[in-house]
Amino acid sequence: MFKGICRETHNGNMVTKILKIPKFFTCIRNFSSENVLVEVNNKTNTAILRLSRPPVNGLNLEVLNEFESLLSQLEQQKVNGVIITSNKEGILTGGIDIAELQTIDQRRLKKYWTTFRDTFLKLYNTPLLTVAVINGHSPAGGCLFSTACDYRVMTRNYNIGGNETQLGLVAPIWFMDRVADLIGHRQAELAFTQGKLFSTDEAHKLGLIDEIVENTAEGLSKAQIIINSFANVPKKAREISKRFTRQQFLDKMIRDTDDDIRHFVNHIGSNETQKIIEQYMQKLKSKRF
Ligand SMILES: CC/C=C\CC/C=C/CC(=O)SCCNC(=O)CCNC(=O)[C@H](O)C(C)(C)COP(=O)(O)OP(=O)(O)OC[C@H]1O[C@@H](n2cnc3c(N)ncnc32)[C@H](O)[C@@H]1OP(=O)(O)O
Repeated sequence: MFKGICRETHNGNMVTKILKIPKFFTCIRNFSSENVLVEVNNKTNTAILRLSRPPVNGLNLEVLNEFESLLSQLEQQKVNGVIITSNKEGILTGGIDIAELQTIDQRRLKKYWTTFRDTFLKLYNTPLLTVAVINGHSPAGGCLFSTACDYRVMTRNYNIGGNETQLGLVAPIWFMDRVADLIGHRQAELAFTQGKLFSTDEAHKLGLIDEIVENTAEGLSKAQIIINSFANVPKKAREISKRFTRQQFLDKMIRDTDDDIRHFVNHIGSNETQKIIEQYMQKLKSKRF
């Protein structure tokens, strides 16, 4: 049995009823937050988590907190898999909401970066099966979060990669490590020193993504096929294997926490970087990049 919630008016008062829904009854249960929509298909027990923060799904503090909390809820519900995608075809996410970086308030920067790291770690470390359906551009933070998933499919004609260097910023070392895990050290070195955004085809050739699809619908059904392909794999063994293959990266990232946060606060909070960010925002707004 699943439990569902139903709200209805009774003699003018709003009452909440807990409904028992038989397992064989296929329906969708939603429990979205403000910027992240979640629907769980009761038949497949698979969740689709859609970023939904116009205009570009910028990763501000609220989106990160909501994402982390929803993922925790899905872990508790023991869903069979989570598909991460965008509600807006054309943009998975524009990465970090640059407004979050436009401050020299060290406490604010520290809070943001701690949350950003924690959210990434939550996704990277979750025992759940995760598939990114990259249905649009995915620069910087968008690319990073997709590398945390177990599998990536991407629609044609978009860009993905770490463009930080092009902005005059330096991507975190653990982003570089994660990309190097997927495409090899040499290609990662070239990509990050150039601030390169790859086309879908280039990303596929390098192994930054696993498969190309034509549109979101095909991406979602491909993701479901990937999740189904694990149906006969013993769950505990899969989870431990995932943990073992990721442990080394995880240990390093956690060991370097203080240095990484200190570096971020000093780098972003410097007047020099603030000028660079301000100029980039102006370019972005006037579409001169
Ligand atoms: C130790 C570590 C130290 C440092 C780490 C620093 C790490 C940084 C990681 C990041 O994620 S930095 C962010 C990098 N992201 C980008 O450079 C993306 C920039 N955006 C784009 O390339 C494009 O906007 C797009 C491809 C995502 C979408 O293109 P399009 O559909 O043509 O939309 P617009 O360009 O017109 O954008 C609409 C609207 O949104 C604003 N905007 C876009 N991206 C961001 C963003 N990341 N943050 C805040 N705002 C953004 C853009 O300015 C437009 O605003 P208007 O007011 O002009 O409508």
